Amino acid sequence: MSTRIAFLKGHGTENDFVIVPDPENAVDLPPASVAALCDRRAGIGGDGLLHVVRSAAHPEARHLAAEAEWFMDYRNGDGSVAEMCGNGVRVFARYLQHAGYATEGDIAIATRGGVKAVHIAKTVSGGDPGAGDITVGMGRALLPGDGVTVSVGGRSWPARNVNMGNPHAVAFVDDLDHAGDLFTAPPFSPASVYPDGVNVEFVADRGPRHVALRVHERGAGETRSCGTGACAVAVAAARRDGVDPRVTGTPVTYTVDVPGGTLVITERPDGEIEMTGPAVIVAEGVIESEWLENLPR
Ligand SMILES: N[C@@H](CCC[C@H](N)C(=O)O)C(=O)O
Repeated sequence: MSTRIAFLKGHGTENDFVIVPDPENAVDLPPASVAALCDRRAGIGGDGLLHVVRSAAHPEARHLAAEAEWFMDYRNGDGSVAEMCGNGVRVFARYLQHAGYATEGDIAIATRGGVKAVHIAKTVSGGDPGAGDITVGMGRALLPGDGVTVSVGGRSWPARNVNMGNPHAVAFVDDLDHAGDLFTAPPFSPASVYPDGVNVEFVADRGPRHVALRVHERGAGETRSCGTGACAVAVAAARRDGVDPRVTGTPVTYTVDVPGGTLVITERPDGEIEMTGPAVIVAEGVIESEWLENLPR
């Protein structure tokens, strides 16, 4: 018997997601189904998929159920699993608000990268509902010393290794066009630094504590934004600029322009990073379960 599977479509600074609400974890979503749903021609289309599950109903999140009712089971557009998605957490929170599971204020959301504290700001009457009004506590960045070299089209750059729960290589460039078309993942060496692959950010300066990035995401290709990437970039830029709030005791804020908008990243004296940006629900519908069930596996 076929069942009706609801979906929504949302984005955060144009990093877009298929959202599948599934509180009791009843929908089977093998990698091939996720890739088909995220396909922009034959499916719904998205950089990734947000599987919305009650923590208590998911084996990977059951132990977090007392801290966070909801688990973001995030998948990349190619069907692979990732530890964290910064834009995804904001869109996930917006979905919970949209569905009546959350209200303006604070909510905790479980992810594979731990429980994230999210604040949904009060909507200004008559204001843009997609405005940059969701703040996520993204945790601390790890900066293992081992950097890599990233190459594109005959040019190479040293890149900073930053872990935001998921891996990033941050390369500062004079011109974002030097990153090329980013149709394929930029080669890096040594390969041993990122055995599970990496998200690569190319960063150019725009002004004091203001940078712009382009990103090639692991499992998705070039995207219009990456929240964890923007955090990695802000921390790498701060260290390059000789700024470390853990030493000075003063928070530091970077504005990070992405092709799909702007994210504001603050690192506090305790090393905790906060990201603020928009999240928008754009559509909702029903997946043809017959199509989903009959996909080649
Ligand atoms: N777009 C995301 C990151 C999604 C996961 C990433 N592609 C990975 O494989 O680590 C974000 O906004 O952080």
